[in-house]
Amino acid sequence: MLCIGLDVDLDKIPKHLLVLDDPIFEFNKAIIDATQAYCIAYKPNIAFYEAYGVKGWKALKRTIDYINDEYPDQFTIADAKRGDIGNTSAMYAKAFFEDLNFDSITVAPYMGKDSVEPFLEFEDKHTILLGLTSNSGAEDFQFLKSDSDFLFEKVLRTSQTWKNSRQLMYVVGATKADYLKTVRKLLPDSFLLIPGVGAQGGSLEEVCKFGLTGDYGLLINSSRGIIYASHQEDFAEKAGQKALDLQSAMSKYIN
Ligand SMILES: O=c1ccn([C@@H]2O[C@H](COP(=O)(O)O)[C@@H](O)[C@H]2O)c(=O)[nH]1
Repeated sequence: MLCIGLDVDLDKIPKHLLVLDDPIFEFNKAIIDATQAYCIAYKPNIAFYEAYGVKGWKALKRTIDYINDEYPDQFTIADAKRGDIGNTSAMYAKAFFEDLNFDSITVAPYMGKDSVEPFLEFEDKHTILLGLTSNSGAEDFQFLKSDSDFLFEKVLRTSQTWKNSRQLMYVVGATKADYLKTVRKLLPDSFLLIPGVGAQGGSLEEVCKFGLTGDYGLLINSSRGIIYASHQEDFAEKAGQKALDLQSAMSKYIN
């Protein structure tokens, strides 16, 4: 169930990599090689690449190509949180699904059906809708009541009526594990992407207790907790160890 977040910050990676031509890619490559045996997905958060301009975008492209070429069974998630009027969303979908060849993308549901459908038109790809996010600001809007539903419940319920909704997955933060029972009532079979264990303090035990289905149905993400396990030359080895530890902890909840 482990998904590893590739959120590369040049201020946090080991200093010896900074002299290389493409330190972001070299860091990712070493992390991927050391962790791929323990995870089923990689999630680069696009902000961490956009922040470095052309250099960052090139490193993102090299990273996704590397995963697709070397480890084609790994599921890839562009954590881009896009969504706009239809023709603009269609361009986002083209960028992430066709040009970069990600398997999936995170999308914000705020602009509604026509902003999400262009992503769903790619029938061999997945759209991961922000359901209930892990941050404290989730309280501002996602828990507002609409009829008897919280707004986030309305998003889950309504999105299931959209064309090609079988391709939808949902983000539910590990810090909101209390609500996973409610989420599972609405979405008994959907895959959930769960960020927020580790650095944000979400409980793996609660996530597994309330979120697991017969097919497991969870992708549990950790970014900083794995990729910055060490800031020294042994960073990849230490990341591999952290990934193994988390995978072993998860396996205790699987029959
Ligand atoms: O609700 C959300 C949605 C996305 N994220 C993203 O997941 C990772 C979490 O990183 P950690 O270092 O493991 O905390 C990061 O890319 C977030 O932007 C989220 O945390 N919560």
